[in-house]
Amino acid sequence: MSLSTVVFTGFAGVVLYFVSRWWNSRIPRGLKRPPGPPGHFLIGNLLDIPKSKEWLTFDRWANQYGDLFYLSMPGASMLFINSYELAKELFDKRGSVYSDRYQSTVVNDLLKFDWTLISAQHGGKWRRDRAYFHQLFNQNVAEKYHDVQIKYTKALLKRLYQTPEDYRTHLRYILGASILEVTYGIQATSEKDPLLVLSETTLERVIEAGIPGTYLVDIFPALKHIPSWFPGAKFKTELEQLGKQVLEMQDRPIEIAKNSLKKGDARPSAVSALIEQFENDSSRPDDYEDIIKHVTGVAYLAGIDTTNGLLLHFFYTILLHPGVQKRAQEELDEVVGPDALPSFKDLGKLKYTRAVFEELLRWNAVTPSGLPHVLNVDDVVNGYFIPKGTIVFGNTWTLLRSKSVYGPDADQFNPDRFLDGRMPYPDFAFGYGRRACPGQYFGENAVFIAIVNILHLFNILPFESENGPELPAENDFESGLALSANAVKTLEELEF
Ligand code: HEM
Repeated sequence: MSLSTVVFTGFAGVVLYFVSRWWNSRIPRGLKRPPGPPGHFLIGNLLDIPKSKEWLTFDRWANQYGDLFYLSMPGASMLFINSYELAKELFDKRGSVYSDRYQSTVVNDLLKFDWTLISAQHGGKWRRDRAYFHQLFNQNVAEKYHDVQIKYTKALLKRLYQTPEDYRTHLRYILGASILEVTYGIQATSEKDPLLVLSETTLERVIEAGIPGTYLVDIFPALKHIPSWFPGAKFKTELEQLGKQVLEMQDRPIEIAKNSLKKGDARPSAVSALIEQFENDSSRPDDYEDIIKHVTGVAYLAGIDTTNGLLLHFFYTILLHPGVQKRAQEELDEVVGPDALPSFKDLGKLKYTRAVFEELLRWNAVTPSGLPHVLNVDDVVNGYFIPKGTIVFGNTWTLLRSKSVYGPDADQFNPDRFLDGRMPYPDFAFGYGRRACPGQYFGENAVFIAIVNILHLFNILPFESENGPELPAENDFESGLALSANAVKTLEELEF
């Protein structure tokens, strides 16, 4: 770190000290701050959050502090909600004030990620983009995408059969390719497709850059004014380059889709549907081209890693529960029979396999700490003062393992709990209140149809080393697994 950065950081620390004293003095009389782990001088809880598996630490704090706990650090204060009822109360009933997003200096400002529905503040642009997004991906239109989802599920089965050891590559390819096709009408023919590579490499870096603490400028926003040539300001060049990649993610697929439309060889897609709708609408908004770009761009951005993550969790979970795998396969044999592949029309009859899917969402949520919301007014919760600007987390891991809701064995993976239809659907896996995932139905269909087909065709087994079967460590997606094609229905016998 250069001398100027050290001086600046020291100065910012003193400012923050006085800001935090001011903040504490503004807690109204009779109210208090929510409980939470004691912080350190100046930096608060900044160093208390582990860099990996942080949700396990959040779960421990939830057990220690109860329905709410609070963390503070320079530039941010965070509230975690650990009670099912309170999460419904705050995110649903008080949704008008609990639905903003944190405006990170790195992600929103320097990387120019502010165009996305995910990072937009609760308000005009967000509301409008979300309405268009909903029009494209709501529950009733999700059926429109069944053919594409079946096509890529079959591609997945073929690839798993040929090279099961590459299952991670295959999953990402088919989920990415199906999003590209329904969104832009683009057909990605291999996992090396430049648009798939672009999304994978860009998102990975954006997520890393967005973790508080990766870049000092997130904690001390004034650092963004340092010019790139200034000693110690290498972060500016790094972020500028990444920002270009983010823009490319927004622009490149839509250009390809528009060119195809011009040439007349475009496949039906979200882009073509929106273009047609706006062209026939004389009162269309002036910035309709931006709406098309942003609404479709966010599907490309938010739809791949989430569905991919859930399928990876499926492999890991089912590997640890061979009895569940066997029971689901028996149901599939009975409902679908040995000579066919499961289709969307079978899904309603697969009661046990559906329960496996719901239990998977609950037990191993893809975003165990959710995606934080921001409170946009001062509020009082259970007698505690929560200031405007607090970053609010639904503590998803803890909430979905709540014993008072899901029973005393909530820590266990047990699909039976969903069989009689009385347990609440684990919808917190898709987020909270007004910001809850608008791609849920598309995502559920993509993952569930893949799961039932994989279970019907393959046995998922632990990797065999010379020491015998090796089970992976928790959510360790790097370790191997083996897939053996189910003897009765080999892929060659099935029509593709
Ligand atoms: C199984 C797969 C998926 C899971 C588990 C999932 C989960 C989530 C979660 C936890 C959030 C944050 C909600 C909140 O802030 O409270 C979210 C937001 C979002 N998801 Fe998904 N998602 C999935 C699939 C998809 C797909 C396939 C798409 C697009 C086609 C999508 C589009 C979005 C968008 C646009 C948002 C931002 C909503 C907003 O901020 O208003 N998701 N998702």
